[in-house]
Amino acid sequence: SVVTTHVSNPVVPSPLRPLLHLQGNLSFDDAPLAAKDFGNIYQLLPAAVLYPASVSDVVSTVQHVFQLGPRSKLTVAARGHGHSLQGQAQTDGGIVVRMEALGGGTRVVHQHHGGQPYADASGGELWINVLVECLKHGLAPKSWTDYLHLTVGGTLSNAGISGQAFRHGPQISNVYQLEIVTGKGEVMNCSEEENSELFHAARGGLGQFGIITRAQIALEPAPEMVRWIRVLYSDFTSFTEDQEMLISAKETFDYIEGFVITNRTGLINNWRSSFNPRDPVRASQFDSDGKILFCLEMTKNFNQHEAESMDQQVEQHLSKLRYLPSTLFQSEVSYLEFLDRVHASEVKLRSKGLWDVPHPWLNLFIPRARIKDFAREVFGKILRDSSRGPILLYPLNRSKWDNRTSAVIPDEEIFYLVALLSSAPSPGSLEEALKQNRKILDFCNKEGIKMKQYLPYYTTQEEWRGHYGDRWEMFAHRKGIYDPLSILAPGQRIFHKGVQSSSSSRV
Ligand SMILES: Cc1cc2nc3c(=O)[nH]c(=O)nc-3n(C[C@H](O)[C@H](O)[C@H](O)COP(=O)(O)OP(=O)(O)OC[C@H]3O[C@@H](n4cnc5c(N)ncnc54)[C@H](O)[C@@H]3O)c2cc1C
Ligand SMILES: Cc1ccn(-c2ncnc3[nH]cnc23)c1
Repeated sequence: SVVTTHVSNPVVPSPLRPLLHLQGNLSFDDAPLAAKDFGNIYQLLPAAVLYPASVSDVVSTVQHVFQLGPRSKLTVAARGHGHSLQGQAQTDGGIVVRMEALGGGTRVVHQHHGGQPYADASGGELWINVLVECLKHGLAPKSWTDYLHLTVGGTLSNAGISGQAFRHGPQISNVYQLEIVTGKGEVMNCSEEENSELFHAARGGLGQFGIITRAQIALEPAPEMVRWIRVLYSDFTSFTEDQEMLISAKETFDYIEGFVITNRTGLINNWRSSFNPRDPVRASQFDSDGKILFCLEMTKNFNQHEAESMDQQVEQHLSKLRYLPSTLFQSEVSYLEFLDRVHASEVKLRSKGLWDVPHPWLNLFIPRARIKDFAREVFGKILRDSSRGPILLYPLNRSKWDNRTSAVIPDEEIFYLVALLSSAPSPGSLEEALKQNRKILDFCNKEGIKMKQYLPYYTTQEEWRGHYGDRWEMFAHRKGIYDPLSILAPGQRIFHKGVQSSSSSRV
């Protein structure tokens, strides 16, 4: 539930006075709560926090700011679950809209016009709640993120990727329709067929074109169980070639991800603790001669009555892989338990006071042709022996992405997500991690590795133009149509008032 505190100080900035009469609450005391995010690096204090009771509250707020005109300094930041890393859901002196207060929940609809089922969910709904509601109907979304305590609007504003994306594409490739409040305060339904320009702009649009208030999410039959498999490699080429074979095969696993283990301390303990004691197969002690290790993680979905055929398929798929023989680890869990797996890590880390710490994350899309050069330098040198947190490394199929959306990916048929999910709990560790991130980015630029940042963080418009490349004109043109005063999502710092911009009249 969202607890709001009423205005303790009767002095309300005059431009905000008209917003005191909305159905929902406009809080001034809660501003510090909205000046935080998962990154714990930036704290931008808003003037107020809106807990919208309805879409019309969101409309009234944006319309009001839009009508104040270009000389107003007010901006509006939609906040999902606030799990951005560098203040992307924050606003300095503006209004934060707490989308989780919107309500409206999730409703499963069994007959989309194509005969497919979908979930009609609030933009402020957490994916875990979408999943729980859909499972009641034996259904589930097709494409996920590794962690489900994120909102529908937040992940659709980025892309939403995990180990299912090789087959289904990112979450933004698995929505039929969006309801959006644009930067002019208009409510628009958009899809492939209706207001399609906004539909494409908003997906992966970093919140620049409108506030997603509802989404229709494609569903598929949900499996009861998952066979959860992990194997280790000491050879990077075998690791990546096997991953690429698996994401290209007709018959393959249902989830494919990879991890890099740069620091083997405690590996066996962590390794064993991540799988329950019922495992039929346990990795014996193995000697990886101190090399960096690579973990391939796969799953096979199945229903109880399919256990035998699933087992044969898994055996068949595994027989093609060149992992270290003694490192095969398997377990069986419910679909819900698998999908909510990172929440288990969250509970452990919270118990140790290691969750609410700075997170200097760096997420990169690396073209397949350069992944070896990248790995040699980054894992062999820059990050050697460091243990900052999970490092994901897995391939994606460009063909599953829709180039009409605002999402930015490398121009290569197969590209890798490399996610450095660092925590910096101790003083000095944040600076060290940021320095390493800088070194990695400088290495890519110096070596001409045409990487793209995922969950991008830039602070100048020149860098943003570089990020969008030849798609910048389209991006800026769309901004001019749907948010001409650059009111929305200032925390992304693309058209932020502090940045000179040729496309927005606010600066
Ligand atoms: C522990 C953890 C694990 C993660 N794992 C993955 C993963 O596996 N795959 C992946 O793809 N990402 C992952 N992420 C990144 C995550 O997708 C982004 O940080 C996402 O933005 C977080 O969602 P949120 O609801 O917290 O959004 P917020 O951080 O609140 O907002 C993100 C951006 O979207 C805007 N926004 C928020 N809601 C709306 C809306 N309704 N309409 C329009 N704009 C909106 C905000 O203004 C902001 O610019 C992970 C993050 C964390 C912290
Ligand atoms: C902060 C944190 C703790 C665990 N994680 C993760 N672990 C594994 N896969 C992930 N994917 C995204 N976050 C992940 C992230």
